[in-house]
Amino acid sequence: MEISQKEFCHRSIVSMDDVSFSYEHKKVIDKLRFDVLERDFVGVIGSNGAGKTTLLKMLVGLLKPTAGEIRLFDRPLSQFKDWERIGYVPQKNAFNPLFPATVREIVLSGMYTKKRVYRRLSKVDLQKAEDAMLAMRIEDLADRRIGQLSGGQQQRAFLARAIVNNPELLILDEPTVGIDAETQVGFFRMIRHMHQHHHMTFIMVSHDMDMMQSYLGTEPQQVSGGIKFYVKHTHDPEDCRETNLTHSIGQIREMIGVQ
Ligand SMILES: Nc1ncnc2c1ncn2[C@@H]1O[C@H](COP(=O)(O)OP(=O)(O)OP(=O)(O)O)[C@@H](O)[C@H]1O
Repeated sequence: MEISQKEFCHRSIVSMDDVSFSYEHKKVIDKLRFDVLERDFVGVIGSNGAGKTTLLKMLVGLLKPTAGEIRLFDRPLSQFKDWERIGYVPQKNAFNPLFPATVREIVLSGMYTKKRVYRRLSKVDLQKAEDAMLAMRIEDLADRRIGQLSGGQQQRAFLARAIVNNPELLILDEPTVGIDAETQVGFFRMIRHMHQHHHMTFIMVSHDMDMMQSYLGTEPQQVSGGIKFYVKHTHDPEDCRETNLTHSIGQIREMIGVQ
């Protein structure tokens, strides 16, 4: 059967079927049904403690649902092995300034998945890390220790790490916390560009209602417990074209705008 351009653009990236989660006896997520399709930008909004981080942790396999099923790229999560297809930036936590890794090492560590942990890094891998740092405008910080950087610079390093494999799905947990307003604007411009021109699907938790609603609209597609899902699709057939991260690094750099 011929797959139409439209269907190709709407492949299932994440599906949650009656997913529940409890910490001991405290139920945090209750029978959540939600699907993320290719090229969706899903904004996840909710009050403190609503379960947003818990949800993202389930999606990347750090927590196991108490009930229900999660599928990633149409495979049950328990059988899913292609973790390089997913980039994840967890919620920012205070970095120990003595942590010895450099920015380049942090970015390169994104190359290691369970599958490839013993593989030597190739020249191509090293170049990908340089490209990701260029895209985030942190190439000048490559040899600096991560613990010595500002919060915003650290976030960019972790974002570079998340995109180093040119993932199809980027999962971001409050990526702009601790970043100044001007850098935030550049950051949102950049992820919008990645959504529209780099064939990426996004799931992003944020408390920044203004930014989320300006891109995703004011009406949530779904409300589940204390969590609201705002979704923007890019449906134009031309958006289905494969692009790669490196081809327009200049554009991404312009998008960020500020250093
Ligand atoms: N490891 C844990 N053990 C027990 N309870 C937890 C644990 N982690 C989170 N919780 C509780 O689960 C609920 C959901 O937490 P979660 O971090 O998912 O919320 P959130 O929506 O991401 O909140 P925030 O906006 O503050 O980041 C909260 O009530 C929290 O206290």
